[in-house]
Amino acid sequence: MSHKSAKDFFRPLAVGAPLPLREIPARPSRAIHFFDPSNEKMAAKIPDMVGTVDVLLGNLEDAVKADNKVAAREGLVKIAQSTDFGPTQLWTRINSLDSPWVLDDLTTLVPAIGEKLDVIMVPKVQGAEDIHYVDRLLAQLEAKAGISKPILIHAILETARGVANVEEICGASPRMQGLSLGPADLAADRKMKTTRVGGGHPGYLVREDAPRGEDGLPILDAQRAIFQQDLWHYTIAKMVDACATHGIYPYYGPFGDIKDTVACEDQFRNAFLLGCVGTWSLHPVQIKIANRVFSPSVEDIAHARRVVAAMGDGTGAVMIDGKMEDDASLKQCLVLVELAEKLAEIDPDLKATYDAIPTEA
Ligand SMILES: CC(=O)SCCNC(=O)CCNC(=O)[C@H](O)C(C)(C)COP(=O)(O)OP(=O)(O)OC[C@H]1O[C@@H](n2cnc3c(N)ncnc32)[C@H](O)[C@@H]1OP(=O)(O)O
Ligand SMILES: O=CC(=O)O
Ligand SMILES: [Mg+2]
Repeated sequence: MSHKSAKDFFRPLAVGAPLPLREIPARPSRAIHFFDPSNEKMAAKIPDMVGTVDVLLGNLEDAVKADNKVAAREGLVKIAQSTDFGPTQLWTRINSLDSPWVLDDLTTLVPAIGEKLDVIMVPKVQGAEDIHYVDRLLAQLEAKAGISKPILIHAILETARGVANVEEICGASPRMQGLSLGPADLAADRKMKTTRVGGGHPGYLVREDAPRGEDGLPILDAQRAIFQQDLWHYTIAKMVDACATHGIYPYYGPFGDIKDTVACEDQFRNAFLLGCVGTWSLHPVQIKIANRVFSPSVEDIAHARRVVAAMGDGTGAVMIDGKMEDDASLKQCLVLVELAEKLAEIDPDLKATYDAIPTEA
């Protein structure tokens, strides 16, 4: 595979296109809330959701009926033009690169609302070649429309080949903002034997050892604990490593069992603990869950601040509550403290909560 030379990596791909960013801004994006701009009832709610969610995403791809693709695109243009998004980011998910709609998606959206669009989510990305295609086209469209800042690209990891190529996808362009797991399409592409949109599966489990009878054989009808396993652990961990390596951001994706808010919270928390910065929200009920889960807890911030205070210049080792803390645990604490500070800048309730944490000796 040929790579661009280092000196060319940050050059615009079209004369007149904005300079690529050298660092991807760490803007809070705990929930990327999906809406169908062709659904009038849903679309009408969007202006009032500004400020309640970190990212609003006008979805043009799966979950939008084929007959509504043009209406969704036009609906998104209308909403974007007539709404002041304030602190909330505006993203879109375009149709897949092999679809009959994607070219019109890009050539319509960039001139019409390119100044307002922060990130374009590209589905079913297979390899660096898909990112290169969108990268060049965006540069041409930005140059033609006189857009002042580069629109970033977010890829969905939802094909087996995409997972195999995750490193090259992350490093394909300075526009790469992050990756989301797409468990539904990925399951289909891998021929996993599931029928769900994200989450676990009761059949994917580990069972406690059987007690043995006097004859030494397992007692098969004995009660045994079972532990459901996480179908997505491998892919999320691989995605997190690839994103961290390339200085971009990993996200969980959709959780389709909307009514099971408890399991949704578990799935989101697993992703948060593994390193993801956010997740998708498909229904308003999931925004609160995501905002809660992807914000460090009061207990973690209280502990992290104690470690930071106790560690002085950041070297050496100290004992806190019977546990050894050193440079490495300090770095973990700083991840949480810095995230809390970033979130507090845009979330006054959270700021008040963190400010109220007492300083312990
Ligand atoms: C595998 C993937 O690609 S996942 C990504 C693609 N999928 C999506 O984007 C799905 C987006 N979400 C949805 O389409 C819907 O939320 C559904 C179909 C899951 C459920 O919709 P409903 O059955 O209408 O949900 P429900 O009745 O609970 O809705 C309650 C209210 O919230 C509104 N609402 C539902 N979802 C959303 C949303 N995503 N954004 C804004 N408002 C919404 C409804 O319009 C409804 O409004 P009303 O009270 O004025 O009637
Ligand atoms: O697009 C998301 C998925 O899970 O598929
Ligand atoms: Mg998908």
